[in-house]
Amino acid sequence: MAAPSATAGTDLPKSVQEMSINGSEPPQEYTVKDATFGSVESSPPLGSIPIINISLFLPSSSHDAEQVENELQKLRSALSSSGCFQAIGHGISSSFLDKVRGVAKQFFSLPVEEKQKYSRAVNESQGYGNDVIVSDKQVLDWSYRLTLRVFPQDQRRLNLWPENPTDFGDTLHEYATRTKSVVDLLYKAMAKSLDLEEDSFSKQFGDNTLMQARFNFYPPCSRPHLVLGVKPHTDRSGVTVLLQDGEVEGLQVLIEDKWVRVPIVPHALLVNLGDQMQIMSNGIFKSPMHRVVTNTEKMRMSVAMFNEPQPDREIGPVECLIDEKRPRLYRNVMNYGAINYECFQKGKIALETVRI
Ligand SMILES: O=C(O)CCC(=O)C(=O)O
Ligand SMILES: [Fe+2]
Repeated sequence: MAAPSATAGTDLPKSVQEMSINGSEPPQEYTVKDATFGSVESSPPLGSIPIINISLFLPSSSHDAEQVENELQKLRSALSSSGCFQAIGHGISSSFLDKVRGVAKQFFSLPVEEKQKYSRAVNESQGYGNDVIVSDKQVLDWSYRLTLRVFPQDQRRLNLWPENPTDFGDTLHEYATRTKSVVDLLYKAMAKSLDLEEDSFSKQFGDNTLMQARFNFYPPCSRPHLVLGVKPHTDRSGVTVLLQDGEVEGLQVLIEDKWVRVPIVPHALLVNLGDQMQIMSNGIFKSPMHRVVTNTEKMRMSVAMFNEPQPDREIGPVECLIDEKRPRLYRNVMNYGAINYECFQKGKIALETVRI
């Protein structure tokens, strides 16, 4: 019987994990063919990604007003230039962050058959598997991942939540609850940094925001100059909170048209602005293009938490950020997630399609 071919909506016959273990030459579906966003370079310069102490944004009378103002300015400047920053002072202990990394690694080190119990079904976004194939032209990512919706809680697909390790579910629940508080705090601080009412962004998100967790695994690859762990993209979220691998680098961000490496700050959470906050801020804040490179030696992992507005909410640029000098850049949109997915299938950039 002929081997099944790679068609839209299905996985390639061989998993990235198998290919990595066998040291096989990556098939051409995985090799980067054009250099639209620059060639694959594993070691560009280290980026100077700002480090921001977000505990200063918590309501407290003991903060020094000048320090708070400074940190708000740093936030505004980071988000309007690189579009990302390293958050410290988030209140989540290093040991708990290690636990999150730990349960993820334990799950990924289970035998393939065990993990396949949680496989993502065709045309579904949640579950375990290789990169989702949506078009024949797509260059595939050298990764495997587990994607789970955590909030709203009644939308959890618990049959896809690993039972092994046994504390996976509780750990994910707690981590998502903590990161949700972090993003709620950030939406307020972002508004304040632009001299807006503090609920200007959060009220657009609604009370039932989506929180999606994605556990990314990047096994070693024999051709790091040709194959990416994740191709260049911007996140469709409002904000993404990324827990990087504690030891292995790989993430790169495009700043002023140049790729830079994102350093590992083990206790920090990398906050990436997503497309939907770029829309709401009328383009003042930037949703950065980023990618992940592979390496020949070491496995890398990361845990991305994507926070998005309720899909039935219309979002758009905050009125106070529109004036003669800065006319409205984006139309109001609903369910940007669906727009983004459709664009991805057609090879279009979603943000461009909602631009006026
Ligand atoms: O693994 C990383 O560092 C980044 C992953 C990422 O960009 C994503 O999951 O959207
Ligand atoms: Fe991303």
